[in-house]
Amino acid sequence: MTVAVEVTDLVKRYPKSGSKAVDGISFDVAAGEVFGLLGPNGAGKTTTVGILTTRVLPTGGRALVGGVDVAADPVATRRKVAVVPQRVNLDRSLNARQNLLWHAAYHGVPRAERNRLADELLDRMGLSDKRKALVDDLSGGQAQRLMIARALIHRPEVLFLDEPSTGLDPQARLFVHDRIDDLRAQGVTVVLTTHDMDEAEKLADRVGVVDHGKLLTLDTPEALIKALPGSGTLDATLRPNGFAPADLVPLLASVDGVERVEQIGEREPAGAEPELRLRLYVGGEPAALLGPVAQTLHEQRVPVSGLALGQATLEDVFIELTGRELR
Ligand SMILES: Nc1ncnc2c1ncn2[C@@H]1O[C@H](COP(=O)(O)OP(=O)(O)OP(=O)(O)O)[C@@H](O)[C@H]1O
Repeated sequence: MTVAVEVTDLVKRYPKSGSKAVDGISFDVAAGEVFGLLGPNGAGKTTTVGILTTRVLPTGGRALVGGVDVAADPVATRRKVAVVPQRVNLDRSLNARQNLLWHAAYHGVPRAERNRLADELLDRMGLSDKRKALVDDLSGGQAQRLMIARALIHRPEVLFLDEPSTGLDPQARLFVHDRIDDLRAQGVTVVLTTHDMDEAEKLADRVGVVDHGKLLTLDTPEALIKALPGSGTLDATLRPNGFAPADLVPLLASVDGVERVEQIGEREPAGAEPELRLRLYVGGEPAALLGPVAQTLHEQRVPVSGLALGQATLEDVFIELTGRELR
């Protein structure tokens, strides 16, 4: 395996800050891999990407991109990486195509090639008809696509995407996802940060979950889900019939084979009794628990309107590891 990114015991403490934004993170990204860094707000994802793209100086540890030490040789690193930041940082005095050309010139792409690449990338990103548009006249999704085009124009070895689809509408999000899939097919190494589980599960070959500057786990989405205690699920929709969720959760958790129970929804339809949705995480085969769960609820005269079998998701892994409290 060729290693594209190698991070060892990376630490970042911002001046005047009490805690470490990055606190001893280590991971490798293989060449051609789409690697996801998943974590809640403030977990340290942007700082990690900042270090790998030479915009933030590490306090300790080591990071190599394409074999180059990012802190020791930022100039060589910048030739190997490209970054699509969270916020639009296009040049507002230039039109879409000029943004690409300027960036290509900055990176030393020869003039003839610059023009050809700019047109090709505008086409690939669905922006041919916006080539002369000023940045302020682009929608959020168009600006995002232009930043991806700009990032690709100097043919980076590793593309860093910081929260690539935050704030995009579903069509624009899907378009960006398809382009990331294209990049994988072309063998470009992609490191993306996200707090969107679906995005991580769908796009990333492997996912590292970070929180409070530490890497909590790292594996393929499937393996992370499988390792979760209770990776099969049984969703029960019921009318509480006077029971509080705080009573029903332990009641169902006491059924043999149920590992834990979480409330996942509550509805109060107009004129009808409230409805509660509970998710049971199951170690073995969830179907085997349909009978016992229905029986337990029946004995307490709790009407059940639905029992659905399912699989845990990356979101369940994430909540299990990082908790429910807001950041
Ligand atoms: N320039 C800075 N100066 C001081 N503290 C900072 C700076 N940038 C980030 N931090 C702090 O470092 C921690 C990690 O922030 P970082 O932006 O890396 O997290 P993140 O996982 O990318 O979060 P988000 O998803 O909200 O962008 C946070 O506590 C943040 O407040």
